[in-house]
Amino acid sequence: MTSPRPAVDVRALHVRFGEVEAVAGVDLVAYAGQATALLGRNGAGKSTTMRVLAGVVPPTSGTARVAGHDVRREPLRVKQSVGYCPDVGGLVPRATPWEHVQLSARLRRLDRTWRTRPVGWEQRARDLLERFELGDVAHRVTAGFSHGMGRRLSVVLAALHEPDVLLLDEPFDGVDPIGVEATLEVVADARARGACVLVSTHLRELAIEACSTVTVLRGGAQVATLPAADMVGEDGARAYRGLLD
Ligand SMILES: Nc1ncnc2c1ncn2[C@@H]1O[C@H](COP(=O)(O)OP(=O)(O)OP(=O)(O)O)[C@@H](O)[C@H]1O
Repeated sequence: MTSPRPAVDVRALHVRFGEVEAVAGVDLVAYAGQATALLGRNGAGKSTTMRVLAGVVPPTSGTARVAGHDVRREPLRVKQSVGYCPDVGGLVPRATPWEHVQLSARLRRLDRTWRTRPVGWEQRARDLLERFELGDVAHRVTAGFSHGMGRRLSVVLAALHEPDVLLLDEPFDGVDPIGVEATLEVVADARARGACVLVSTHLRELAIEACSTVTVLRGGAQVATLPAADMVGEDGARAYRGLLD
């Protein structure tokens, strides 16, 4: 039997911005139905790695394939395959959450591709907004949103079209317990339908709750990939600290 093709396949990834080597040798393989956490301190290279996987930043060297597509040669295909919650930005201040989901649905032609599904994209969007307690503000412009509300909407937009690869960069940052719970549900649902999920965070406890595998980055380089279970409890916290120093 041949082994399944990875949904995310990163080899010797390097990303340089002028003098700064943001990513300096990351290898990452992740499969459908699996959730992987990217853990590490500020500036470790997590967001840059996620941007490469989202098709937003090209690698300086090395390769990255997402859903079978090479990020350098097929960035559009990559963008079509992923749902990406960036660490910052991505929202239009003068648009409401409902206008954001409408725009996303139009860009991805969900009215056509979701026509034969038992639940249409509008119902899914409404359900997601309710789950993230954004139903009451669905028609309010996002300019006045708190940081946590913006984070929650960004997760909704990443998950809306049920992408093959779900990339959540700091989805828990400044988010209240209801939002954390809803995000954990989104990750679990995505895994259950066979998506590959990557979650970038510096919150060890939430990483191990959401994910089965953890990759730790330090100074742009990968220092360990291990089962999330190895990071649990006080021993896990000690092991994690040891990897950060
Ligand atoms: N566009 C850019 N131009 C110059 N340097 C950059 C750029 N993007 C990232 N960097 C640098 O690359 C390094 C890695 O940044 P990155 O945002 O990937 O880290 P991170 O692990 O996501 O950090 P955090 O947890 O603070 O979000 C940092 O030193 C950062 O300053």
